[in-house]
Amino acid sequence: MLQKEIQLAVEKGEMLPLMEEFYTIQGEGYHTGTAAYFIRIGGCDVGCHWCDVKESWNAELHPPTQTDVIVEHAKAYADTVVVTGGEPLTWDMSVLTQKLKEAQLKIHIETSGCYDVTGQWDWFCLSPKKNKLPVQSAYDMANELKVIIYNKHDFIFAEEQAVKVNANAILFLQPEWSKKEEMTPLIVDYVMKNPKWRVSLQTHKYLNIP
Ligand SMILES: C[S@@+](CC[C@H](N)C(=O)[O-])C[C@H]1O[C@@H](n2cnc3c(N)ncnc32)[C@H](O)[C@@H]1O
Ligand SMILES: Nc1nc2[nH]cc(C(=O)O)c2c(=O)[nH]1
Ligand code: SF4
Ligand SMILES: [Mg+2]
Repeated sequence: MLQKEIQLAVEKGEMLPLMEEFYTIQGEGYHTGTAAYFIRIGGCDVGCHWCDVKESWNAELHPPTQTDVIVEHAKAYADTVVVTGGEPLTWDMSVLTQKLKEAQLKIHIETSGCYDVTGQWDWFCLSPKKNKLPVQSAYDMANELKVIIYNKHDFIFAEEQAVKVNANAILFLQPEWSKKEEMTPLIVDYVMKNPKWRVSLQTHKYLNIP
């Protein structure tokens, strides 16, 4: 394809900059412990200083890939797909999720929610970031709210976000990985005092799996 055609296909969401895809166990949040095929889409300009996939940020490093190809791979593995990134909502997710749906896959997303929501989602995990807050539709749609705790102020941020999210969203506090020794005990204490919250750990990192 010509460069211009590729650019157009990416704009329409027919192609997406694919960083990696892997079959693993969902490590975080509500679906922890369940098998899923992860699709990691490149491109993110949110800039979290503790982000654990900074290699994803520059979309130009990740080859534009036909959504048909992504779906073919996914359906060979699991009945659930997790679309993550990077920030997947940088791109139009309509075509990808339509095709995943036609393949009868359950479709989950991991997102900061800072851009308009495109696509159809069976499970919407919203992980809001201070430097680029979610759009209203992301708060309305969230099935789970997963706030990363890097320091004590993040508990205040978590409560501010819990007020904005819809009433059915399940609330999680997850320690930032490099601060986990310090923050996990504070989270445990906080959840016992404020039981509307649950603990989420990055269990895949303890298990040494992707
Ligand atoms: C890498 S992000 C990609 C999806 C999307 N950009 C987002 O932030 O939700 C996937 C998940 O990992 C979390 N995360 C990223 N870096 C982390 C870290 N160092 N410690 C704990 N969680 C982290 C994010 O908050 C998000 O819930
Ligand atoms: N096993 C595993 N579970 C995850 N849950 C969310 C992840 C992500 O990076 O979005 C992730 C990941 O990278 N690996
Ligand atoms: S929004 Fe997600 S991918 Fe982007 S920098 Fe933050 S944690 Fe990383
Ligand atoms: Mg991860």
